[in-house]
Amino acid sequence: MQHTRSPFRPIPDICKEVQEETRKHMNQLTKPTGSLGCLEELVIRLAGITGEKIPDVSRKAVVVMCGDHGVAREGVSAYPQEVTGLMIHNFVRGGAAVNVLARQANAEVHVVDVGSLLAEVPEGVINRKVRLGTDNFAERPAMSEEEATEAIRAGIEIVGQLRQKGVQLLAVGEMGIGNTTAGTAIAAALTGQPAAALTGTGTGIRQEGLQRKIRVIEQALEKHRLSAERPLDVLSKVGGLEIAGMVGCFIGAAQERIPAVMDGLISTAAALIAVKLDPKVLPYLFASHLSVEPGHRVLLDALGLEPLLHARMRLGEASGAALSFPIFDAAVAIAREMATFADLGLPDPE
Ligand SMILES: Cc1cc2ncn([C@H]3O[C@H](COP(=O)(O)O)[C@@H](O)[C@H]3O)c2cc1C
Ligand SMILES: O=C(O)c1cccnc1
Repeated sequence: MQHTRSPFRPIPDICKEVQEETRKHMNQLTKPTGSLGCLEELVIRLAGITGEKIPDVSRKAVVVMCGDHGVAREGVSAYPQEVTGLMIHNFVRGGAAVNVLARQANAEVHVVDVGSLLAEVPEGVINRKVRLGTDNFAERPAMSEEEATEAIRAGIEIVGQLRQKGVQLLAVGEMGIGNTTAGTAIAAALTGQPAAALTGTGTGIRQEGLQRKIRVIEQALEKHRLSAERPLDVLSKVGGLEIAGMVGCFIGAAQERIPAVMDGLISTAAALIAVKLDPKVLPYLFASHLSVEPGHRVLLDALGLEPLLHARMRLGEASGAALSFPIFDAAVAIAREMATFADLGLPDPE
């Protein structure tokens, strides 16, 4: 098997000793061993990442990567392309679903324009525009490998800056009309599953549109001769600038030892590319929810991760990831606040 050597900074190993300490601690708490299920797994994994027996993930941030897609011209979305730019304005005004969910979770929202069609990037948006939208991948590669790499670097740098500001938990999501087509094409290329089994209705296209979307993906896979062994090629041929930006966020989070929470189909497609580029990203990833998009389950299976929530959501923006944040707080509070068997005068179960 060919191993891709990451051109990016090395990613540290997780701290197995601390992880073991936390596992032991969880077994000493006044409950049957393992009975808090995902909460126990969460806090144990967070301990390994942060190197703290009782991890602190109170400072939370959401990054929304934004970009436009040439493939939207194939009629694969239920909404017009202008919605990407309108939603960028909405994000900085605080009126989108992700803003509401982030406020609930006491998380800050950072909006990044990596490649929207907006001629002027609104105030409050981080401007890392690589170019004005991708090309239509039904006709030619969405972008060059250099452009994809530039967008990846933007994601890495932004997460580095967030680390400097003290961010301890990161949700990574996106906005870009047409990007379920790109995300599904990536899923098909990386997992080898047929497009027809992975493609969903995205923003809500009807039957005819769905058939067209499947055809666009099938033809692109053939045209661009994609291979799971060449993740950067897949990303540049059928991906998107905001998807590349998210790849950078996942790599950056691992470099900085920040737990990174994936959202739905598109965010998880980016995470799988990041893992293909550098397998050491994987231990830093968390699956928040299971999207309605059929490709999402296949991507999560490829990563070997189980989602925390089954909420029938299909929005993107990091909305599902933000919704999962309170579960992280709950997991840490359990580890920090529960009494031990020793507190009750009983021996440990082990
Ligand atoms: C108002 C609105 C807000 C959104 N927020 C996220 N998306 C989501 O829908 C898009 C992907 O679906 P498709 O591939 O069908 O275009 C992305 O922009 C995604 O984040 C939205 C879509 C709309 C219309
Ligand atoms: O699963 C997702 O992330 C998703 C689904 C539909 C539309 N936008 C995003």
